[in-house]
Amino acid sequence: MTSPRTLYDKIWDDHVVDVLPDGSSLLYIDRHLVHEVTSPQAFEGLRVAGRKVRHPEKTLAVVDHNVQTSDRSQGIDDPESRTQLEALAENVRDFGIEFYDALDRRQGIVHIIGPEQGFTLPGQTIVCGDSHTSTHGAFGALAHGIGTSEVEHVLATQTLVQKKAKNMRVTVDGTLPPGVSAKDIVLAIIGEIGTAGGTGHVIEYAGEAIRALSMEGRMTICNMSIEGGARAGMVAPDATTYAYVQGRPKAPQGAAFDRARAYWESLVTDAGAHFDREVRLDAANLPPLVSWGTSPEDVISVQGRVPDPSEIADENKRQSKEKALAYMGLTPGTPMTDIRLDRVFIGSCTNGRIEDLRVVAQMVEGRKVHESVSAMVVPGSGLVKAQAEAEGIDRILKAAGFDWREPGCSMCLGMNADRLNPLERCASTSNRNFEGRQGHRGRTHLVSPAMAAAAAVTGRFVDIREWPQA
Ligand SMILES: CC(C)[C@H](C(=O)O)[C@@H](O)C(=O)O
Repeated sequence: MTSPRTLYDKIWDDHVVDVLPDGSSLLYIDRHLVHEVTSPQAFEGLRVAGRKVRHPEKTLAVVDHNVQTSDRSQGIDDPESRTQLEALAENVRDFGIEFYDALDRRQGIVHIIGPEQGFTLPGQTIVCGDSHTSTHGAFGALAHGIGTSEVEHVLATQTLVQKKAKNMRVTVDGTLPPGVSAKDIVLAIIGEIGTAGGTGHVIEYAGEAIRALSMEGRMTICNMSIEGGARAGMVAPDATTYAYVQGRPKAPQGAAFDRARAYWESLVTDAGAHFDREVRLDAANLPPLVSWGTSPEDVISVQGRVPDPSEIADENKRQSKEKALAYMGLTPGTPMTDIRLDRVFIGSCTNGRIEDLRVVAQMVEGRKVHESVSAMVVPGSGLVKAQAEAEGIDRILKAAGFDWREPGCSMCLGMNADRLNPLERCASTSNRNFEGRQGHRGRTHLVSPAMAAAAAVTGRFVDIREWPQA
């Protein structure tokens, strides 16, 4: 009898091509997503070596980090960004890879378009030269970021050398209170385990609160696994997953779907399987969270106060948190609800999906963006944008004074024209609050879409559990 296995063990075992002398394995890769930032040298390497892409049909390319989110019918203004976009266009042409360019309506953030197209499926190994590839684990796939030399390896061979990680399970019991969302769950997890807490592990998210989430919510959680130090995060597929996948352009259809589903249903952790680390959280106790520092672990309840680093015993940690507060321009003891915002950014591979935009529209309908705030909404993909427009979400947001943009990574990171000015303070639905992440000396507070929407209207953080219904 085989010993009980985790979901991660099962997907791993199903993809091992060979075990190498040093104990690492050669894994078969089912899906390879490519964007403009981490692929140019990889394609160049293939050219130099005279190699082809082994499986162009298992590779999908899109531009996202460098695209402008204003009108792009006249091309991209910034010369550096233009060079990156043109390089990818040339590479996909030369190597015969399917590509969504800046004008394609399917274009969007790589981690949003994969699921949307049904390119991302349960049970797969999925890689991309991007740390937030962990997003795709929401489908019960083993998905993680790789470096550019690995991108070249996967392009050339459709395989990747990997060492198996340890198993970690994060169980979120109970029911989320109104106003508290998947983003708060994942911020709470990172706040609890720290940014190194998942190092060397693949996290499986389980429990009633995870099961109750939509695919969008599960993607938000898996997306930020990397911020908790884990390479990958995953949720076992279930009826919610199959309903999302069925009928998508690249998903198996008809009898092939039924056969695939029969296999997917086996992708659950067996009773008694071993986890190297277990963490438990109760969803019912979670408040809306706000980050106060320059690391995603620096989170506190919206009802809390800016923490006082002088209370930290460890000197290195104390100094680093003092530095974070100085960077953020915050004084210990300040109520989080006294913090005033200059900018609001709603979007990114963490929270740029239709469900996120629906929540924002619902919060701000009939209200106005605060006079001291400039707020932008950047749909995660052209299809998210089209769906939002079909539902009238764009009209609600524009009437409230939001800037409604074209899809891309936008102000999640300063790789395009959307940036904070020095010292500007931003409520952001993105995933990283590192120094300079959203622009030189910009100050980022990570929050959920609902919290960002309320901050846009009031100009400060508010406890959305008390938000009056329109
Ligand atoms: C550009 C890319 C290498 C980077 C990553 O891998 O994370 C980016 O997507 C980010 O979010 O910082």
